Amino acid sequence: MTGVTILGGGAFGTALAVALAEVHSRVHLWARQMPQGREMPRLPGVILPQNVTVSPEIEVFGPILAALPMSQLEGVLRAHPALAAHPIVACCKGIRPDSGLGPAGVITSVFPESAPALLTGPSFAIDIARGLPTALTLACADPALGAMLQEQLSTPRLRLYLTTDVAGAELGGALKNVIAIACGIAMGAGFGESARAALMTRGFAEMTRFAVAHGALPETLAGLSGLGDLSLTSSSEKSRNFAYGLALGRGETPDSATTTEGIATARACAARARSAGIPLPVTEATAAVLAGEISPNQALTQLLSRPLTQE
Ligand SMILES: NC(=O)C1=CN([C@@H]2O[C@H](COP(=O)(O)OP(=O)(O)OC[C@H]3O[C@@H](n4cnc5c(N)ncnc54)[C@H](O)[C@@H]3O)[C@@H](O)[C@H]2O)C=CC1
Ligand SMILES: O=C(CO)COP(=O)(O)O
Repeated sequence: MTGVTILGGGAFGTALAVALAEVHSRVHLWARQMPQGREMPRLPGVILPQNVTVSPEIEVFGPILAALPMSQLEGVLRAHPALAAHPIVACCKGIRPDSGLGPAGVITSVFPESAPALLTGPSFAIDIARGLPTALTLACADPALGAMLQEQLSTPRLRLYLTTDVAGAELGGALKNVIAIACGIAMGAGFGESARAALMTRGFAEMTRFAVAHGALPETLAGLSGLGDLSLTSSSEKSRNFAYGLALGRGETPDSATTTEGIATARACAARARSAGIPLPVTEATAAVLAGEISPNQALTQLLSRPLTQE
């Protein structure tokens, strides 16, 4: 009898529960909102298998997957100190504006003795829940724990690649959301697909520059958790970050009720890069548009009027 516990009954927690129910006898989904019938409100149309239990009380079976918004991770861990005794895999993407910490860093800051892991990469919740083939990165600094989690969390259609580069996986997953917002803005403002390709490519250069300056390996950024997720998120309206930018670019009011992790991350990264002297022009322009300081057209002018340089 094997099991996993998932914290967060949103779209991603629900999708992971459905996928992992295929390979575990028991999956416990800790959620604030209960299912209607066997459907969770954030992922309608997806039926929870019978071996998934949903409850507002945390019950621990095997590793814990934290599929919560980045802003909520620290508070939930602090409220449940008993979780410190179990392996915790963060499934969120972002950087905290106050501390600059990513999800694994948040886990370590709350539970200093833990060896946190991170599950990240290109995957829309609905694709995973439908059983479509997906490949993700599992990052853990402890190779033995990482290998165990890789075995426990892989399924026949959810293929996990292992790395010990936690910083690279954290920053790739966080920064791609900012570039996805930038791409959405560009498409919404009518700048065209060539402009989007330029933003993705120069954005990827920024992601790599920032991450390497924070101890990441460039090859991690070129993998699923960086380039892979950037490709998915910057080119699909299924992405909330891309959709948010698209609305902004069109001059519409974006849906602020969605979990759009790139907003806080843009602010956090732009501020940190500025104080560290790391040039991140796309990220800075995106943060300024998100803050309402400049329009998409002003951001474009700002980017195009930078001195000509080497690629
Ligand atoms: N939806 C997707 O396709 C993917 C999402 N992710 C990441 O997963 C994380 C969660 O995103 P989603 O599940 O999509 O968001 P969501 O907006 O669908 O759901 C968030 C869930 O967290 C719950 N929640 C919020 N605060 C809470 C608290 N204090 N205590 C308990 N539960 C709380 C909400 O009730 C909601 O069910 C994000 O960091 C996101 O970037 C990663 C890959 C794919
Ligand atoms: O991270 C995701 C896909 O890998 C989901 O993207 P959004 O959070 O923009 O919807």
